[in-house]
Parts: sequence; structure tokens; C-alpha cells
Amino acid sequence: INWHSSQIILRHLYDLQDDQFAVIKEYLELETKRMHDLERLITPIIDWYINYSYVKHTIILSPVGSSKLMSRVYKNLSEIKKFMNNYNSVKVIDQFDEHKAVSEFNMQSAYRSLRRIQKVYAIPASDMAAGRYKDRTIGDPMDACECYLMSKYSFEEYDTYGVIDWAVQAYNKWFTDRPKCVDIDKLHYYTRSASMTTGFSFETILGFSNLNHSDSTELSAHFSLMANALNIRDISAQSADIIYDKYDDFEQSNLFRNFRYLCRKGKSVRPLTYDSKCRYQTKNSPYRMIMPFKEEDISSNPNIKLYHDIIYDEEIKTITDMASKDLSDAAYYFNGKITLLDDKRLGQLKWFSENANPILFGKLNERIECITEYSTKTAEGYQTVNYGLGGHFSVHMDAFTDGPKLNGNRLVTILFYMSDVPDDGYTVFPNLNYVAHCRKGSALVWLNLYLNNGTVHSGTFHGGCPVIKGNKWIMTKGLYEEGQHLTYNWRDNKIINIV
Ligand SMILES: O=C(O)CCC(=O)C(=O)O
Ligand SMILES: [Fe+2]
Repeated sequence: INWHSSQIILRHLYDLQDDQFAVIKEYLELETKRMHDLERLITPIIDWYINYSYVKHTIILSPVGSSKLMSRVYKNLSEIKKFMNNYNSVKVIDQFDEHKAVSEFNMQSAYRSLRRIQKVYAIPASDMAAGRYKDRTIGDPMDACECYLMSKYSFEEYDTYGVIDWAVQAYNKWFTDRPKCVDIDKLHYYTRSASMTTGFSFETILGFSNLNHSDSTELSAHFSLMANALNIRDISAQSADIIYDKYDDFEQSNLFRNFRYLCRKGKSVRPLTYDSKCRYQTKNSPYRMIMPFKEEDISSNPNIKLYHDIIYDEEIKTITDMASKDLSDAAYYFNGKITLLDDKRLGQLKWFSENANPILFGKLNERIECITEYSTKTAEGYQTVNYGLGGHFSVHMDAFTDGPKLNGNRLVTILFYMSDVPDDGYTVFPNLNYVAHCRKGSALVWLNLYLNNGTVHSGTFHGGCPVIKGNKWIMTKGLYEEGQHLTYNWRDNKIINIV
């Protein structure tokens, strides 16, 4: 079980504890009873032994005395042995299910998620260790042991800067009461190894025996450390951004860089345009005259619209209750391959066909057909996703780029937001500088393809920023080319281009 991959499954950790505690309690009760029974059994035997020890040597002179002694010893000792081997409590131990427990692997990926949050949002380790992000509280402070583990897991991931970043925190916190959980030799070893990789002697700089503990020196020591390692000359700004921008230089494309930038920014970076209008949309439906859609134009090329209050609280509750019972790890689909890579996507999902609740999903289909004016007949099911610790979906496109599928390509995406995530976990379109917030009841609807020939629109690159705090529920549905009134024949598109 990948415990941190959704909020729902994380909640089961409490149940796991309840179960395991019940086993421990039962074991303890059985063992206590056994000790009492053993004591009750052995007390009269010892009493007898003490009494008879005065006549020990005379008793065996009589045949009755001898046989009495023999049967007594035979009976007593074998009975005691029975009590010393307690099969009942051993049986209870078997119920202690270590397969269900949190594994080393789980811990490693959980810490990897923390590190992802740290990198995407450029949170200095000192802030994160204090449970802080900008002026927000994002959690409890981390102790020396936790910082040490961050360094250790970074080491195991070949994340050199993570090693150093967290070693500084671990060393500083370790100094006060030197907790045993920090293996200081290993911490030296991680630091030394990271030094070798970066060609810079962190160990010398850390010179950990004379580390200064005041907050500000700790921070500047930390920044100059990183700056030196990253060859940043102008460290005067001493800002985390400089360091994290450097991180980016090592890794990824402009697309990812802008994605990260927008995740941090939390709002769209673009001027209001002629397209930026909103309206009560009735689509000429008499019913919608009474209850119009609240429609907001986001972009005309590609066509993106945002709808408010388009899925209702009762509907959301029904769906999330159904999904919570049967979630599984969300996979990442790329070039025909399905992989479980938490760096690409971390969350848990449940697919629903309309049959799962024909009335509810029938109504949603109707609503979707009304706003998009496309048919849902050839569409895929409803995909419900719940995110967990650092849950995210890195930049991707919903359209297939590896050849048409049975019903053609994913023409339209409908992304329903089914919970409120106040401060992060946005959906970001890096090529459009657009940031959508996760607001319960709203939906983002966009066209993945150019309508003249079915080419994939590069503006539709998007991703879900890591969730720092809160419970993010979404649901998506894709409408396909097949069965729509299109001006081109999708079957002619043997090769799928991105423009
Ligand atoms: O979680 C998000 O905000 C985006 C999800 C998404 O892009 C998808 O499920 O395809
Ligand atoms: Fe997507």
C-alpha cells in the first residue's frame, strides 16, 4: 500500500493503528493472564517443595513416599512447561500484519513528496523544517531526526543538494540534545559523498564542531553553502529563488520551469484580453433560463472556459463516497506506456462508467453536452482523483500523441473540481500563463485539438501543482473525436502533430 498517495488512504492509517493496537492489547492481556496462571500454579508447588525439603532424604526410604515424589515431579513440571509455552498469545501475534504496516519504501516516497513540495515551491529547508511556507503555517516543526531522514532519503535518491540542504538542518538541531536517531557518522558520510559529487567540500564548511546556532547565521551559512556549490556569484540577494532557479537549470525545460513558476505564483500572469468575459449562459434551453450556467472565458485559442457551480454538493458527496471505497494508484500514461512514477503523478483514482449511477452520471452527461455542444456517446468514463501528500500531476497533455485510439483523440477535457484547496494545488497551463484554482463545484472545459484538422494544441499543456495542505478531489472526462460533427476525418490523421 502506498499510504501517502491519497488523503483517503492516509486516513486508513488511523484504522491500521487501531487494528494493530487491538492485537497488541489482546497479546498483553493473554500474556498477563498466563503470568497469573503460572504464578497460581507454581505457588502451591513451591510451598510443597519447601515443606518437603525438610524430610527430603527420608521420604525416599519408603516406597509410597518415593512414588509420591515421582508422580508429583512428573505432573508439576510438565504442567508448568505447558504454561511456559503459551500458544494462545503466539497465535495472536500472527494477526499483527506487518504487510499492512508502513514500509521503508513508503517512507522513502513520502519523503520524496516532501522534497518535491520543497523544490516546486522553492521552500528553503530552514523554513520547511519550521513548518513554514512564506507566511503560512504548513505543518509542525521538524526535529533533528526528521531532517536527518530528509538528508538520508535525498542521498538514496542521488539528490545531492537535498543532502546538503537537510544536513545543515539536521546538524544544527542535533547539537542541542544529540538524539540517538541521528546517526552522525552516516550524516557525515552523506555530506562527504555530496561534496565529492559537487566538487565542493561541504564538510569543511560545515566544520560541524563549531557550527553557529543563531538563526540568521544558520541561514546565511546555508545560502552561501548552496551558492558555492551552485556557482552563484551574486549571493547578495540571499533569496531562495536564486538557488531554486539554479536547480531548474540542471533539470528541466522552459515548460516545467514556467509550470513551477506559476505554481508558486498562484495566479495567472497575463493581461485581460478581449476574450476575458463572463456571462450567464442559457444555451437557449428553457430550463437554463431559470438556472443558467456561470460561464467565464479563459482563452479562445485554445478554447478554455471555466464554469462555476456546475456540479452540486450532493452529487460531489455521492461520487467521492463511492470512489473512496475503491481507489487505486494513479498511473502515468505516456507514449503508449503506463507507469507508476510518483515523480510524474501521485494520486489515487477511480474510474466510473455511467452504470455506476445512471441517474447522476446521466445528468452530468446532459450538462456536459449542453455546455460543450459535443456528444458524450463516444466519451470515456468519469475519472475521479484524490491527491495525497504532495499529490500532483506533472505537465502533460490529455490528447494522445502516439496515434489515434478506437474513438479517435481526446477532443475535449472536462475537469471538475470537487473540493476547495485554498492556497495551492492549482491546475497550471504553462504555455498560456494560466492558473486555475481548485474550487468546489467549478469545472474547467477545454479543447485539446485544432478544429480544422485535429492537430494537438500546444497551449493545452497543463499540470496539477503539488498539494501542500488540504484535500484535493477532481473528476475528469474526455470526449472523443468519433461521433462529433467535425470538418476533418480523424481516421486520416495517421501521425499526430503538436502545434
Ligand atoms: O489535478 C489537476 O489539477 C489536473 C489533473 C489533470 O490534468 C488530469 O487528470 O488529466
Ligand atoms: Fe490532464
